[in-house]
Amino acid sequence: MGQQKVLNGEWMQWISHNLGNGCTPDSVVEAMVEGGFEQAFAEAAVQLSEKATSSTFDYGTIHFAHIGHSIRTSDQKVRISARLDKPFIIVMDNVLTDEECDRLIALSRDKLERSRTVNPSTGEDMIVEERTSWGTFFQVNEDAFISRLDRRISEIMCRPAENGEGLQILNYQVGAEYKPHFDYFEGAELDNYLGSGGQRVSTLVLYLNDVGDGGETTFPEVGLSVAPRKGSAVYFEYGNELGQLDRLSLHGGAPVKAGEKWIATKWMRQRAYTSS
Ligand SMILES: O=C(O)CCC(=O)C(=O)O
Ligand SMILES: [Fe+2]
Repeated sequence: MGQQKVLNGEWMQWISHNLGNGCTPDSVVEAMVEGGFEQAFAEAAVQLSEKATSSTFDYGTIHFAHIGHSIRTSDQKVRISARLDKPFIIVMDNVLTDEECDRLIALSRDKLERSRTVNPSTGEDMIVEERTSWGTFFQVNEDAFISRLDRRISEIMCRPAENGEGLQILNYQVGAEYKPHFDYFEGAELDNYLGSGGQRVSTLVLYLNDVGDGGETTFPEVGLSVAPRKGSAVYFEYGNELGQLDRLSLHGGAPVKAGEKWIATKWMRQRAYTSS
C-alpha cells in the first residue's frame, strides 16, 4: 500500500470524531498508521486536531451582534429564520434580491474554473475529489455592484469589509458536492494562507438559486442541514477572540440531486486581509 500523505476531510472528521468520543490520541495514531499513514504524519495530524479541540470553544465571545428577527443593513432588511447556539449558526432570508442573485450568476458563468483545495500536508493548492464544484472569485470592492454587496455582507457579519476575502462563487452540477471540512486553516496550510489577515473566523454562504433537489449545506456534528433557497444565506462562526476554533463547525455541501446549485461564499479573517 502507498503511503498516505494527504489528510482529506473524511480523515479530519474521523480524527476529531474519535478524539471527541474519548479515544486516546495514541490509539487514533495507531489506527491511522494501519490505514497507511506514516507515524510522524499521523502524530502531527492528531496533535493539530487535539489542539483545536482541547480547549472547549468559548461561545461567550460570539461576534454576531444582531438581536431580534431581522437585520437592518444600510440597504436591505434581512430576516433571521433559524439560529443554533453550538455551533453558532444563523439561517437568514432576503439577503440578496432575485436580481442580485441572477446578476452574480451571469457575471460568473464564463469565468468558472474547477475548484481547488489546499493540501494540508504541503500547503499547496490542488484539485481533489472532495470538492467537485466549479468556481470563481470577485476582488473586494471590484466594482460598484460588488462593493454594495461586500458592504451589506460586512454589516451582516459584524466585521469590516477589509477583513473579508473576495466573494467566491461556486457552481455545483448534479452529483457535485463539497465533502465535510473546516473553513479555518490547519497544518501546513497555516504558513501559506494566514497572511496579514490571520485565521478565518466566520463564513456566510449565500444561495443564488433554488436547487431542484439535494445540495443542502450540512453540519454533520450536529445533524443539521440547510436547504438552499434563492436569496437566503447561512452564517456560521468558528474562531473566537481567544484563538479557539470550533470543531463543531464541520460542514459540507451535499451532492446536488437535481438541477444545479449556485452559491456565493464570504470568508472573514481576524484582521484586514490583503490577498497576495
Ligand atoms: O456548498 C455549500 O453549501 C457549502 C460551501 C462551503 O462550505 C464553502 O464554500 O466553504
Ligand atoms: Fe466551507
